[in-house]
Amino acid sequence: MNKNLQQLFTIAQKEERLAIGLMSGTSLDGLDIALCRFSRHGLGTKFDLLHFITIAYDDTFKGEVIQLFAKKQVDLEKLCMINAYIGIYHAQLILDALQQWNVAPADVDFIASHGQTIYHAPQRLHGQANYPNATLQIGDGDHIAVKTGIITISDFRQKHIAAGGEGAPLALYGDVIFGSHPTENRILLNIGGIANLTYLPANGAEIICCDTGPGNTMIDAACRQYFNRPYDEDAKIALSGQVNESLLNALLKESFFAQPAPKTTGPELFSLAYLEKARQASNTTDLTAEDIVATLSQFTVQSIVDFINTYCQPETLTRILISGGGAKNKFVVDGLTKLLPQATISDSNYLGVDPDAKEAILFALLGNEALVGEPMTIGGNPAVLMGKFSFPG
Ligand SMILES: Nc1ncnc2c1ncn2[C@@H]1O[C@H](COP(=O)(O)OP(=O)(O)OP(=O)(O)O)[C@@H](O)[C@H]1O
Ligand SMILES: CC(=O)N[C@H]1[C@@H]2OC[C@@H](O2)[C@@H](O)[C@@H]1O[C@H](C)C(=O)O
Repeated sequence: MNKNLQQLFTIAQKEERLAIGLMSGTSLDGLDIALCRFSRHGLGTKFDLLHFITIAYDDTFKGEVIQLFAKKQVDLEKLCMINAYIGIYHAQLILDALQQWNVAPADVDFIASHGQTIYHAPQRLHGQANYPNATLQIGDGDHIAVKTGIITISDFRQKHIAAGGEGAPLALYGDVIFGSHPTENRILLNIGGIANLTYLPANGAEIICCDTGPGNTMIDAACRQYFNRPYDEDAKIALSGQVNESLLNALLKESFFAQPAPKTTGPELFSLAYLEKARQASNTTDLTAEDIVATLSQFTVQSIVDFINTYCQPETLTRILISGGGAKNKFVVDGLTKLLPQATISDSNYLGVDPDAKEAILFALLGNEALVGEPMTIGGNPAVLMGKFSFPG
């Protein structure tokens, strides 16, 4: 028998598995690395987060990826090289983290790697009837496996698409495990580059997992453009500006918001070009940069609230648990609290899940499912195990 398959078989039969989950999100801020211990699977999953670190990307790397990220036309040679490069780079960051934590690579059973989303093209965005939903995550798993010596599971989103989904949000499968409650109607809200949420009703109503629109992506882009800063730290800029209602209304006039859930989107749509179009349409080209950042922050709040009011039986909502970098944006969190007074809003620490680590834990969990799980049927969502296996030798 192929020795790799023998090793997989052994790992799948273990009582406990040590896993590394990796997430590199649309904000391009760095690589999230979570070391977790898992036992069991599905709704019975038990996990402990043993270590977590975000290793910030250096500016040169970020600059290279930004040249390709969410762009319709790119240098194909660069894309080809960066696919391999990210695999090698992520592998090195994993080895550095393991050394820091004093954990031997040989003790880790598997790595579950999201990769770097470079382009997200559901049919609703590309609009070409003869092409399917599509998405591209790069940072090849074979490079990670060979360089670390650890079995690597990667490229989770393709199977979701093959089974009828849009390749996202995959948070659904983790959120049902982390957050379901017998009497509380909950929402697990992740505010990363794009915001997504999972609605977990206690009363047997349909579970919904969906992107709601921009999270931080447009706020970050405006901060880079007008303030030469990567993001609006502690919402200082937004809090010093005024929301412009005309621009806000123009930003909210996008067909994505009226389309039925579940749906996904990305910075391919919610970009500075999108902002520019809305400014032209609303005659707000003379706004101050602070007012623009305030309005974009309110855009994030309003699009999340509109979604909740449409799909999540808002009057019965008990609790909203936020994760992702947007949980640190005071303007956004205060805005949600004001517009959704019926729900208690806090972060995912309430569930024992570090809000910064949640997506990296999710991929570790999806890796655990790929090894020992069974497809989970949740409403009409694809019921499949996801991920491709790469072996060190
Ligand atoms: N102190 C802070 N104040 C305001 N915003 C913050 C703060 N810290 C982080 N953020 C925001 O969080 C972003 C990073 O969030 P996160 O790491 O969740 O994104 P991501 O994982 O790349 O996104 P996605 O979930 O879309 O893939 C930053 O770009 C910034 O906009
Ligand atoms: C294609 C892609 O990378 N989508 C990300 C992005 O970031 C947030 C939102 O858009 C979400 O749909 C998804 O990631 C999370 C981890 C998910 O699939 O649940």
